[in-house]
Amino acid sequence: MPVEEFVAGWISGALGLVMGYPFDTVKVRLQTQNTYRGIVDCMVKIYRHESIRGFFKGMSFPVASIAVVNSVLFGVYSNTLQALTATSHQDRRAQLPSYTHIFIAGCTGGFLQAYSLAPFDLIKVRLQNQTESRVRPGSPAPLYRGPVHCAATILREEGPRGLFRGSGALMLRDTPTLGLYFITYEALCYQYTPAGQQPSSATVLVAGGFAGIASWVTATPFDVVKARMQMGGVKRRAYAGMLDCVVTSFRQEGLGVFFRGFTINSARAFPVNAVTFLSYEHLLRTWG
Ligand SMILES: C[N+](C)(C)CCCC[C@H](N)C(=O)O
Repeated sequence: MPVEEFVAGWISGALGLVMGYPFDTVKVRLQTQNTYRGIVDCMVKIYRHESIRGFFKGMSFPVASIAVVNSVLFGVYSNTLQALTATSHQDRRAQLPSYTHIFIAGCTGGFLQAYSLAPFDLIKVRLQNQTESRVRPGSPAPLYRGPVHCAATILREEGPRGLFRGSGALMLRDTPTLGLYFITYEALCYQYTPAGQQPSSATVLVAGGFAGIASWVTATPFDVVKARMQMGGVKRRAYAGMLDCVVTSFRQEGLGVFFRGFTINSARAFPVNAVTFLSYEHLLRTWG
């Protein structure tokens, strides 16, 4: 089993993650709190109350953990495709595998990444949602002091299953949309690369960027449900299940609630995934 895909997936995931982190914090806040009027208002308030550090709350932890999850995604995708088509990463450039195979491999990667991501993503969302200012003396102490304290508190107060809150919604968010992610990426690379050659850096950047947008646009409704379920049990009552979350959110806030974070998800997706795919391809080429 080729392991370089896992390593390349990890490094490229870390680079993409840092690139998109400030967007991600704004998104999580907009999806789960009702105090902001929009993207700009949210950014201004974060900056005023929490300084630039507010945008990077809880980042060290995702860099070490969520980046590893990206390695699960890319490693499983590539190895599943290899098992299905008997071609390696390099051969696939000459002969594009069928879209069905790409989709199946992407969904498999997406499904497995969702479960490895669940506890880490939950901790990230909880930390990002702490609005207390660390720079102002005298302001109330946040509920969680950091990732380890957050994990320990959840385990104590909500049990081990608490760490997997929202994981069903996360799985529904990631499985089909990561199939779509790889289809978009491979199809665009294939389209704009002369037969038999490797795609240029510009092609990889653009194809990666659009792959990110395509998958985030389709993932947003489940992303909202997931974030709300993950926050359940903190300050508000926990939802009884995914359906309860969908119905309650819809009744109280209308259909638009499922598209919260849509603009920011799409804006974040381009640079993050352009950088992810470029570094991924580059690393594999250097090693291969
Ligand atoms: C499937 N869904 C769109 C939800 C996630 C796609 C993940 C791709 C990349 N790690 C990123 O953070 O953009």
